[in-house]
Amino acid sequence: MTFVSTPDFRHDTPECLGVLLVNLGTPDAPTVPAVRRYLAEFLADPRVVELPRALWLPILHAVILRVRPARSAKAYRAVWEEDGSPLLSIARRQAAAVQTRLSGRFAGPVKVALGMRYGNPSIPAALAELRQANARRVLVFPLYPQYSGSTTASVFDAVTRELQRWRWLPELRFINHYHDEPAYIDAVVESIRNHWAERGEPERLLFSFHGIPKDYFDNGDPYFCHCQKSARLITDRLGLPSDRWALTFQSRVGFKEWLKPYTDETLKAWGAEGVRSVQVLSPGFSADCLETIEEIDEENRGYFLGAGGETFSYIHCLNDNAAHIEMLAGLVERHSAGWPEVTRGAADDAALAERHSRAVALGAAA
Ligand SMILES: C=CC1=C(C)c2cc3[nH]c(cc4nc(cc5[nH]c(cc1n2)c(C)c5CCC(=O)O)C(CCC(=O)O)=C4C)c(C)c3C=C
Ligand SMILES: [Fe+2]
Ligand SMILES: [Fe+2]
Repeated sequence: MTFVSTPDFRHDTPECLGVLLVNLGTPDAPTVPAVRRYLAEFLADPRVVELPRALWLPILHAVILRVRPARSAKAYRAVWEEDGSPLLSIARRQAAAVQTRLSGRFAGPVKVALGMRYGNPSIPAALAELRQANARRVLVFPLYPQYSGSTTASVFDAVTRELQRWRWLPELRFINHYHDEPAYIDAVVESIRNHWAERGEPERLLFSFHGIPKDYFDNGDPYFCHCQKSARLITDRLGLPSDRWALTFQSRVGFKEWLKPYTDETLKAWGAEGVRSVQVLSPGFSADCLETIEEIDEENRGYFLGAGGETFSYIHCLNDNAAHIEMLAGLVERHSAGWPEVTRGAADDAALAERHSRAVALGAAA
């Protein structure tokens, strides 16, 4: 085993706070080979598909990766933009905005890096960027408001797997979830109110979260409960009675039972029942992506209107809107509180300056 060498401690370079923002990831291109590469990495993750490897990997390679990439690539082509996959371009804008927002809020320098759990930029590449910046303290921030083993825990696996190769580890903290964070609830409420100011209130508001297999929930994954709590806090703030909103789960894959009720079935039933107007939001995604732009705003819009509904609108994810960025920056600040040389304050600043001048003097004497 050779360990990744870490730069020597540079006493004249301040230690930096590293912030690693992580989202799911997306293919490098909307082509069948690129989508196959991405799905091969994604669907081989034991956190995502909890089947015995000896059973699942042959099925994945012999069946799924021969069939699904063509279908998924077609969907990706429908959402692809000039600067690539929406998930990645939004994540890059979020990372740049959080970096700007954080500058000057800490005693020392801060470096924000973006890593994708699957595909590029990879988590090892993002950690290498933080290492180059002399980040001796790293806050890992998965951009999933609701915790799930299949997403949040998988980020932890990838980060710690990479760090197993490092000689000199940084100090590490990990944000677990923010589904009930007041600033997150406020940001979503504000985005709904802004949408209502333009389009008016719908007859029904639908919260559509990405699903997970039901047995993950039966075995203790808190995701279902986190989704319910986020939606309850948001609708309480809106003062929306329970007959005007619902929570459903989308994006199921395979033949297992997933969390219910399903988004597609609910929208078809509402259309058929005579519900005329619906607005849908997906506050479990921090950025718009294939699952919102194509699956909600295209496919599910079609189900509702096809079943008899009259108006459908989709309320965008928080993306890089100002309230979202401020919320993310605020969470970084809170979760790095108490870290020596990181938290801002006159006493910290003075202590830091003193430590640096002593370190430089010691270096010069040696
Ligand atoms: C097969 C199991 C899957 C589980 C479990 C799962 C959980 C899960 N996923 C997200 C967020 C996203 N998923 C996205 C795409 C996507 N998800 C799966 C499968 C599972 N997800 C697949 C196969 C795909 C790829 C697209 C397809 O082939 O249909 C995305 C979008 C990525 C993009 O490029 O835009 C996101 C985001 C969450 C939050 C979650 C559990 C809570
Ligand atoms: Fe997914
Ligand atoms: Fe989907």
